[in-house]
Amino acid sequence: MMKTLSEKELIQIRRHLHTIPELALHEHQTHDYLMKVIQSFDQSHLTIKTFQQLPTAIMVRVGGSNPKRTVGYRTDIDALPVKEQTGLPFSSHHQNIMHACGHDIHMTVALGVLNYFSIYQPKDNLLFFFQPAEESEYGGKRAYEMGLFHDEWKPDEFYALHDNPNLPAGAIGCRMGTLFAGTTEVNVDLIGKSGHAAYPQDANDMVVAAAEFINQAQTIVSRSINPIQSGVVTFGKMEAGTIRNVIAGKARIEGTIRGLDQAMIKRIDQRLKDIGEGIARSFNCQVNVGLNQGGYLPVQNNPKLTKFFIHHMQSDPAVNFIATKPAMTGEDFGYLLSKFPGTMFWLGVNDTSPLHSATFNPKESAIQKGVNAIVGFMQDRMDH
Ligand SMILES: CC(=O)N[C@@H](CCC[C@H](N)C(=O)O)C(=O)O
Repeated sequence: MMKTLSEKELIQIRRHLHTIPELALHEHQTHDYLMKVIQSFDQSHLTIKTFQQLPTAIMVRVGGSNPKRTVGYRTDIDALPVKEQTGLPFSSHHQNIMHACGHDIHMTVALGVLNYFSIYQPKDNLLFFFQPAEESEYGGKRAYEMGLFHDEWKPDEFYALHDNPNLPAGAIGCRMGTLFAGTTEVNVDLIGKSGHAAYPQDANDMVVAAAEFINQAQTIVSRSINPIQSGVVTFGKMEAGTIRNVIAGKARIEGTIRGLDQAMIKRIDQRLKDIGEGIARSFNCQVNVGLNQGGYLPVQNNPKLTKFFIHHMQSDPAVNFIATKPAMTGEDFGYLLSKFPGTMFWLGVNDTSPLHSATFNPKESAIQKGVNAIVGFMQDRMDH
């Protein structure tokens, strides 16, 4: 019988994945490395599937010994356009791309769980989904709409984790109900007229119009939503102009809005459209407000399965379970949970740098603890 991957081997895998981060839908090197690792496992009960229409995705089915159901487990595999500044010896080899959201940890934990069940055959069938494009391009929704989950490739229930630097390494966090917000990606294009910096009367300056749009959008959360509820409006990217002495005739702002339910998201979406119309009128320019929710629905945990999950984690003496509050992070697992019942949860990785930062450096001791907690949960689930 093969031996399960040791903690040291898991850490080596994570470090290699950390060196090869790739952006949404371009995770080719990651895909090839994952395939290599998965193919090194005992294949007796495994079936591996790849997809022409979503080429970086991988699904692995573990055939159960006496299956009553198919238990799904998803990991995301993409990274972010962030220039790493951790100074780690295994820093990103890809310029300006980094696993700044910990998907390298997510993938390693999934591999650890898959590796365990490749050796110790589960009772139920298991379905592991290595999903491209979580940070953008909504890979979960794409996979669903492409019909990837069908027949024996359809999970009866679905689980996934996200790492959390604010929780102790290896702790499991979860809650009943909404875990994460829904999000809408916002792209605002402002089109005016460029001209000489010295003759503003002959131009229509989109830097000023964009600044006004951003300022007005900041009043949405403070003035347009119930203070008891929560909403976020963040613009993370802005582009305008070419040189200091040419008035910019175009500007583009990219951002994200978040709310814990769909009504809040719709409300903020509508206010952004209204503000865009107002800016267009007052600056006599064109303002196109593009809003795309993609698959980033609020992450709603299934009541029955989440109750079981939390009860299990609380009862396992090896698990440090922490009840958490809803978070404004988004996740396209929200879309998959709108199609299949399941639970999303946090894995603590204890870091002072937040998610999406260039210095994010999750504690690797979380990996083995995460694997153990999930294996324990799945075994318990398969006994019920
Ligand atoms: C866990 C996490 O950080 N997820 C991302 C998801 C991005 C959603 C979408 N692309 C958007 O920008 O709205 C997050 O930023 O929360």
